Amino acid sequence: MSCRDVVVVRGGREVLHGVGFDLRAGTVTGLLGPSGCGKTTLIRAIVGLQARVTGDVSVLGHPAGAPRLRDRIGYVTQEPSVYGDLTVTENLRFFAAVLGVDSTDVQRVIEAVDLMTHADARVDQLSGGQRSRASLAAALLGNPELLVLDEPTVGLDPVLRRDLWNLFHELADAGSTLLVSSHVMDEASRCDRLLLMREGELLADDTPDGLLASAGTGDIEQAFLTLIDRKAGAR
Ligand SMILES: Nc1ncnc2c1ncn2[C@@H]1O[C@H](COP(=O)(O)OP(=O)(O)OP(=O)(O)O)[C@@H](O)[C@H]1O
Repeated sequence: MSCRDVVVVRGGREVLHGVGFDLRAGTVTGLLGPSGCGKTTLIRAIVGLQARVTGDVSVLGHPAGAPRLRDRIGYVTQEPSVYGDLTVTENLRFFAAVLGVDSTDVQRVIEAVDLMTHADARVDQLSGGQRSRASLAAALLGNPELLVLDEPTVGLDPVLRRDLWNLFHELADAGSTLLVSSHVMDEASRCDRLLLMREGELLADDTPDGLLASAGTGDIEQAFLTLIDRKAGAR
């Protein structure tokens, strides 16, 4: 998947100013940057939901939003996308039917997100973290080639966060491509590659080690600040 010169206008204001990068198949790429920098907007452009996008967004060989991409992309927003009045299993059976995915896949995705003990619980009786894992399970149905996850680890405890990052890498090892956004810099080291964003621009597109080496520091937060200072100095 690739973006070239992507510009997005929202509410009459340009919020992405010409973003370009490639995602490598079979990797986990972190999209990191402070709140409001444009992560969700970029993600919406990639999954084809964002209006007023110019430039080129190509996903699995098709323009973003092409109908044939629908069952090849899994997208999890920051809002739960499962129905509160259905159980986890009922939700997943429903989404499997909508996607035309075999219902035997439901069990696999419930296990993948570690919700076996809550499979028969109504979603409105789950904790926030459990609910977001139910949404993630829905996105995993049918093994999409590209998984785009907007802040999937918000509000999760450290053990669950670690388990989810392990799951992301298992999925990548099995061939999926993952783009995972976060505003928590300490998640950076868990990614194969990083896209660092600030104020609608891409500051870096590198491996975590490459980024640290080029900024001359051992700390991702410090590397981010160094890049910002360099950019300001170059202006
Ligand atoms: N519906 C909207 N209408 C107009 N402007 C918007 C809308 N949603 C977001 N924006 C603006 O677009 C910019 C980028 O927002 P975006 O939600 O992409 O940031 P983000 O990096 O995902 O933030 P967060 O980490 O807080 O979710 C912000 O300046 C925001 O104010």
